[in-house]
Amino acid sequence: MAEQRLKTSIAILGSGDVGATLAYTLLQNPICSEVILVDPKRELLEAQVRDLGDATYGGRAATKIRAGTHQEAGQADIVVITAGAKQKPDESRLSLLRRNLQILSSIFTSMSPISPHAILLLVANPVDILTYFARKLSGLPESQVLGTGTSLDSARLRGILAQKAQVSPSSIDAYVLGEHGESQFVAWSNASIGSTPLRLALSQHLTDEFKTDIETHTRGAAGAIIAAKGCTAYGIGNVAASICKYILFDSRTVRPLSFYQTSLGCCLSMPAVIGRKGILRAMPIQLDGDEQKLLEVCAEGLRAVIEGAEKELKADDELRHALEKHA
Ligand SMILES: NC(=O)C1=CN([C@@H]2O[C@H](COP(=O)(O)OP(=O)(O)OC[C@H]3O[C@@H](n4cnc5c(N)ncnc54)[C@H](O)[C@@H]3O)[C@@H](O)[C@H]2O)C=CC1
Ligand SMILES: CC(=O)C(=O)O
Repeated sequence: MAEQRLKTSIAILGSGDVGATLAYTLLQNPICSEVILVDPKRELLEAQVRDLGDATYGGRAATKIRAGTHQEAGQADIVVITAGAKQKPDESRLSLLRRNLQILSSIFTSMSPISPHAILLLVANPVDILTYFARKLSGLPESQVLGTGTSLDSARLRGILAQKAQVSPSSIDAYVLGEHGESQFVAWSNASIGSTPLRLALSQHLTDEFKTDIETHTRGAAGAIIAAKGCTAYGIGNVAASICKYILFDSRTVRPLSFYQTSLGCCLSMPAVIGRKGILRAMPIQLDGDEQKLLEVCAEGLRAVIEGAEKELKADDELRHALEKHA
């Protein structure tokens, strides 16, 4: 493991709120030898690297931080893409698509040729749609391209349920699945505390009203934080750093992550086993009838967005060529 740490690098594209917070989290909990930050805003990038560097002089300094180019990022073990516009208060994640797809395409052009071993972790929104297009733009095997998806929503869900049940969040096994966005849903039928099904562990609470309240809270959590402070960063920084650790340590942890669902024709979050080669396999989950319908509605919505984007892309020569390169 020590050998592995000496040789590993994580590139973070975008040194804004999310990229810098992820970098800080990786410096505080070292899992790789080097973090490379990349951003076309040179002044911001250099300031972030200096500021983050100041956090490494306390003695541990197991991970170094430096500014880098897109070309260098393309050779890293993990490439985390936080580059892109963020939502304004009351804006949906999907409204970012056009701008962030352009940025995504330019990133792959600048990184080319990307290492065939790189694992791509998409964070920028709308994360499920960008994960779908990153598969096409990168030319990497499907298993090596994943998005943080509903990992953050699931962490938020665990937090609320833990408070209700008065147990540690780590004892809660409950997933938000589907889109990291409006059509997400909670897989209540599979939720448990320890090995006790949630319907037994929280028997007095688990009414339809209680579930709806929690779903509304989970779905709206980002909007409320963005309205007050302009971004969300700590939660996603922690989630993305954990995913990087599962990859580099080949930990084979099960998490809800966004990856290509062959039967649904889009990327969305379902439970997956994650390790050194990315998504090692999907972990089957038995949804109840209502949840299955919600999954299908969610996939239908995402497919419609993809189809709309693909039509627009046909009118955009640069993007069309980028996508056709690996078709
Ligand atoms: N998936 C999730 O759960 C979450 C996703 N996000 C998303 O992450 C993205 C970033 O959010 P923030 O960091 O708050 O935004 P930000 O605006 O603070 O930072 C974005 C950075 O990307 C940079 N950038 C633009 N083009 C680039 C390129 N070609 N290469 C490298 N960097 C480039 C910009 O210069 C900027 O510094 C947004 O799309 C936001 O919606 C944010 C929180 C949670
Ligand atoms: C911004 C965002 O996607 C989130 O915090 O969930």
